[in-house]
Amino acid sequence: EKTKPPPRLNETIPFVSNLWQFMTNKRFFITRARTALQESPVVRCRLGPLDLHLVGGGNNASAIFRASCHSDPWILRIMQSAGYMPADIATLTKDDSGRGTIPRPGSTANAAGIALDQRIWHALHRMYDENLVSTQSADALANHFQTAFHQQLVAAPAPPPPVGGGEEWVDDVHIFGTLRRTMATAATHAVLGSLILDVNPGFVDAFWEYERYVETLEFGLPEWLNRSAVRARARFRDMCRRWYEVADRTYDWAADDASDTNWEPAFGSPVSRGLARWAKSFGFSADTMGPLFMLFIFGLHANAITISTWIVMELVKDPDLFRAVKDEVSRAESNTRNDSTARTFDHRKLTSLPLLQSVYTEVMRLRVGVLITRTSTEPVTVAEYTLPKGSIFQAPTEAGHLDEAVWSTAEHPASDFWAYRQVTEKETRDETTGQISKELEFSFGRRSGSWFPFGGGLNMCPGRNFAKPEVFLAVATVISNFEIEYVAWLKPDGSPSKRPAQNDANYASAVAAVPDRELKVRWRKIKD
Ligand code: HEM
Repeated sequence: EKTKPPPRLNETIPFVSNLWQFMTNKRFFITRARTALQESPVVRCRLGPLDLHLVGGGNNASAIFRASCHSDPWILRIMQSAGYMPADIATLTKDDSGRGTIPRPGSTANAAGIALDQRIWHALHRMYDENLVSTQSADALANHFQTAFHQQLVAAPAPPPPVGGGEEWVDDVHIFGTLRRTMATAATHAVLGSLILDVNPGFVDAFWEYERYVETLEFGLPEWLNRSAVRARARFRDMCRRWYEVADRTYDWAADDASDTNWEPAFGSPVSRGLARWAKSFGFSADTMGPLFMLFIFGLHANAITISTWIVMELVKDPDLFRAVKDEVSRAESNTRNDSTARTFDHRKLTSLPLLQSVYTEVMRLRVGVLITRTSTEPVTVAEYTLPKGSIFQAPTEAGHLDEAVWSTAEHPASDFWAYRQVTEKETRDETTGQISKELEFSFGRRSGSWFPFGGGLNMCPGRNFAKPEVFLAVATVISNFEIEYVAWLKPDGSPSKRPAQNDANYASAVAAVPDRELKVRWRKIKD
């Protein structure tokens, strides 16, 4: 039995400097935390008024993914700062029974025997499981996304070629900008329907305006310090609210059937109707619907599009890798082409390709940086420390994702992008011909516990099963429908940069780091 408390992250000015550093330079703070976590599996740290326990990767992080640790108090804070009405926050706060099927021991629901469908967190969790996590729903969303993305990116007419210029080449393609516009439009269409885009001209631009401020807004800086952030959020939230009101009036709720899996224009997919139904059934006010959908749309777009961009950037940087992945994805082309020139994919085959999976794992490992935060409702043992009920834990994904002991190979330290890190070469012998062929095989091996870009446990990202095919489809569509030539890396002011993109330290991103350089290419559609 250990009674000694975990060591503390030292502070130059006690009680103040860690918070200050966290707010002004989150990456640097996390690097310090990660270094301290190499020495001890748990490190105490005071962040302003909060007493936190930082937790390292591997088995230590999985200790906080158990059902007795949850992030609902943190999610409530985000909901509140996004603008949920106080009465609806109170409804959520009142239910202390958690997301699991079995109410938390000692909770009110447990004592009073409250029915499952009246437990608001559990109802949300089950709604996500049915309409977003399930294979059937992730499949439907992926298929719809592919069609819509194709229309945005490939079927859309190219600008007319310059007079006498190289026909069909589009010369000024900005990869990040293009994916932000086309993927956000397509994923919005697939998940939330077409009405939201129709009633809100400039919806996608307004989203990205808001997105860059989400992290700062969460700190609740005084509004006068943060005026443009508050304005950007209000503008996007109003768009969500305006759409919701029209959708709610248009959609035939009376004919609505909870098992309905079809897409329709007003709400789009079942998860979007499910969210609305969940909120209505707990009596949420109309004013909460704007912030509710605003946060959901943030979860939908903020990371998947950035991750897809990083993958395309890695491929363009390395022509051999580009060719290898392009070859590989051709094995996942679907038989039916939706027009004579278009390449479309079977997303299940696509997401099981070894090399592309390895690239995806690697990009997520290096580009996702999030502090997975949990509060314990029971005493929790992490490594040799047993910490009391009510402890706050933060596991920085970096502590797992950049652990040299787990990830490095003789030639490729954990800090490097190495496309082939997660594949092994397997020899197979053809029974009849006796010929030996080599094939790549994807495997996490013992590394899986140190990779948690989606978090874990009951609070794990409910979008994970759609995010993966979405990213793979976006990358495959880009690299197989266009012939792409590298032109330049661009600084934010549009001038050329001598180096490729790195994580943007000035962009307060909640999960996936944002590239600080744009990639400019020229491309033309491949016809055959
Ligand atoms: C590469 C893409 C993505 C990454 C890296 C990512 C990552 C995360 C992480 C780390 C969390 C917190 C998990 C925890 O605390 O354990 C989260 C929560 C969430 N994500 Fe994702 N996500 C991605 C894509 C998506 C997509 C496509 C959707 C929607 C379809 C989505 C919807 C959500 C929602 C709604 C939550 C909050 C759930 C709650 O109520 O607790 N995410 N995501």
